[in-house]
Amino acid sequence: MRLVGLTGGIASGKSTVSNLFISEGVPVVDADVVARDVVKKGTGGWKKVVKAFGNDILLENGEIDRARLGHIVFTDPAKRQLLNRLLAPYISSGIFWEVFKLWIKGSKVIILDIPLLFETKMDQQTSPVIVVWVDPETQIKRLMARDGIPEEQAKNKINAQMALDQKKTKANIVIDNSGTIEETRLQFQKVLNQISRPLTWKEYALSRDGIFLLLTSAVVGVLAVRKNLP
Ligand SMILES: CC(C)(COP(=O)(O)OP(=O)(O)OC[C@H]1O[C@@H](n2cnc3c(N)ncnc32)[C@H](O)[C@@H]1O)[C@@H](O)C(=O)NCCC(=O)NCCS
Ligand SMILES: Nc1ncnc2c1ncn2[C@@H]1O[C@H](COP(=O)(O)OP(=O)(O)OP(=O)(O)O)[C@@H](O)[C@H]1O
Repeated sequence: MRLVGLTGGIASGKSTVSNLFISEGVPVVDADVVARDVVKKGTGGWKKVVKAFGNDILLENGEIDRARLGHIVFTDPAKRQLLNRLLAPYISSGIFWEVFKLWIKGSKVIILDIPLLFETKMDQQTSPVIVVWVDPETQIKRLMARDGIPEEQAKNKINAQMALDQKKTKANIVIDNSGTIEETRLQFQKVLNQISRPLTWKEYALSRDGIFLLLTSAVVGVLAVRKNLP
């Protein structure tokens, strides 16, 4: 099994690239979706967050007011670290289960779309790592337009993550998403070919079929030895 890391900066275009993978039939585990699920009303993550941040961050229906919590954590690094610390175990086990479900289905190449891939050191479990890069002016413009927020708020969100240029230096593959979607799609096609190359022996051994083959060979080997025993 090949676990491909996909990361970048906020609004650099990870979801745009993820959607291209999905449209080609390559499964994607989206850490933002997992992070939303683990704080749904009544879950363990929800309880931890409410205990730490108080009832003020709740909407009338009891769900977390994401805009409000976002405003708190994107302006206060200590509160952000606290939220990250509280949710990290839930998010990593959520990602693990999503990967496990795909492994059971027999998926051989899985994309892990994780905004904080390097910050959480999850890049150590993925290879190759793709960074979706965008130039700083375009990033801030797209973020302000998408979230409908002023420049200062957009800057706070960008500064809450490792610098995108630093992420670029850690990448195995860089997709420059500063241009048009069509330009990104062209780069994507090359990346798709790269990540679809045949699995290495190690990757194959970790896939469902590889494990099945190893187990079958072991059983056949043991039976053959027992049959030949006097
Ligand atoms: C702060 C929250 C409530 C804001 O919710 P909101 O719906 O407005 O944003 P959303 O979840 O869609 O995230 C948008 C983007 O913000 C960035 N981001 C989210 N959390 C963080 C964080 N803790 N630190 C830095 N950047 C972050 C990511 O690039 C993400 O793609 C939410 O992002 C959250 O609960 N974050 C903590 C969980 C986390 O670490 N998520 C990232 C998954 S690795
Ligand atoms: N090449 C492009 N040209 C024009 N707009 C783009 C391009 N790529 C992405 N966008 C737009 O920029 C915004 C951010 O893109 P996207 O949501 O894919 O980023 P992201 O990295 O997934 O963001 P987040 O970190 O918040 O999850 C979206 O509104 C998207 O439609």
